[in-house]
Amino acid sequence: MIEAVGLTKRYGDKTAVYNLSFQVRPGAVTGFLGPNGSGKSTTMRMILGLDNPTSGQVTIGGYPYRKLPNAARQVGALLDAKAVHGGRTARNHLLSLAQLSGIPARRVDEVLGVVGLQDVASRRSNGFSLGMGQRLGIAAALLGDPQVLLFDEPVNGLDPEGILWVRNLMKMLAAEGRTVFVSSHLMSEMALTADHLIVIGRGQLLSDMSVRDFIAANSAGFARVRTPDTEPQQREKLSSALTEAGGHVLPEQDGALRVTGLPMPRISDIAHETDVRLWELSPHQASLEEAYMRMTQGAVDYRSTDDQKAGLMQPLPPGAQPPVPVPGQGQPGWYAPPPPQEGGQAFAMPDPYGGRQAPNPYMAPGAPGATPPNPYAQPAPAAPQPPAQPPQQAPQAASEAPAAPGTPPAAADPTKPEDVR
Ligand SMILES: Nc1ncnc2c1ncn2[C@@H]1O[C@H](COP(=O)(O)OP(=O)(O)OP(=O)(O)O)[C@@H](O)[C@H]1O
Repeated sequence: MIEAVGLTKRYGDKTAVYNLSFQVRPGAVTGFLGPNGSGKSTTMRMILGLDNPTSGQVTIGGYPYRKLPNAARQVGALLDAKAVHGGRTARNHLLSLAQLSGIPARRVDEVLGVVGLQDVASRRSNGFSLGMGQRLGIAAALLGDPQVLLFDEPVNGLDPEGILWVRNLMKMLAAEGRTVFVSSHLMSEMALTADHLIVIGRGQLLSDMSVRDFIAANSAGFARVRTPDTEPQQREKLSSALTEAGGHVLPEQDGALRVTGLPMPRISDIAHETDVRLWELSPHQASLEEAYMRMTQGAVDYRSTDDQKAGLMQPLPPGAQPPVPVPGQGQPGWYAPPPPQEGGQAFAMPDPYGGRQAPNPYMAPGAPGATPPNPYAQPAPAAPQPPAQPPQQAPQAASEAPAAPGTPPAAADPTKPEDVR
């Protein structure tokens, strides 16, 4: 298990990571999400002992990386696939890594086979494509047959077959009980690969929950309602009636209406009462991408001036009032239906909290109701902050401690080196 407690990193005036506390548990793929520059790579570098925290700490199996016995066999990582001596062949690159870590040479050909580079093993890596370089980086991460794996954007540059392969590899590694921590900007891929998500924005924790809970907590269900395209007055009539009945009605780009705040049977009844024919009345649940965009929209540092978020956020119709904004979040002039805990659910959606109020995903790990401290507004304290939000699971340092030499690995795994069994 990886555990960060009050992790903070400053580069001069720049606070890259602030008071981050989380756990990454074995047996699951944990996605690490955040906008560009939010601190994901910095966090991964601190996990791997490549950068020192300004305050706080991060451990793997209870040890800081640099104190981990035989770290190369405990932890494998892909941080920067280009960080390779380009003049070396793929095999020699892996061989040199293996020799440095006391990993048997035969393991090199095993991992070359696992990542599909066996036929180009004798080629110099400076002639590799982006995707081939990614595969070589993944091979290096697997070399020591580690229990803990970190991958920074592993599918970057991979073709669809390669993306599917990485997805299956991550799931397989997690199914073997390993800790798999993977950053990505590809939401559709994360939705298919990850079990759990840790989301950060401007270096601070925004969310730590399962993919399913994340979507449920950050997206409101809505109904798409469509009246006959040939009769625009019907649309206006229905829109007024739904608004009068307490619904939130927004036009979709294709002419349909997006309705929140009213259950589907009520929408149907209102259409019937106002004598409006419907061509469509369908329930919708936001995707992980939409939920993610909602959560991080206030924590994006780099945004195109031309960004309309077409299809994800709807511009406010003239005269319409936006919902009450979450403090510090949201873009003026843009509206997406409020998350369930704020605006109520239009339909019966999965309720991961059993009727209790969902935790506020915008809340930093602080006292209940506390506003996240903003390192951009005020200087952060020099001393590490104790994590005000206790870890959801007790540390498992003992069970996660580095394996004793000779610990037999699971059987029938092509990624296992024979010599370490
Ligand atoms: N060595 C450094 N010196 C100064 N600032 C740095 C350094 N490394 C990172 N930063 C800054 O810290 C912030 C976080 O960067 P980081 O690379 O961790 O973000 P990221 O979430 O990995 O971004 P991306 O998704 O674009 O890869 C950025 O503002 C970055 O400019």
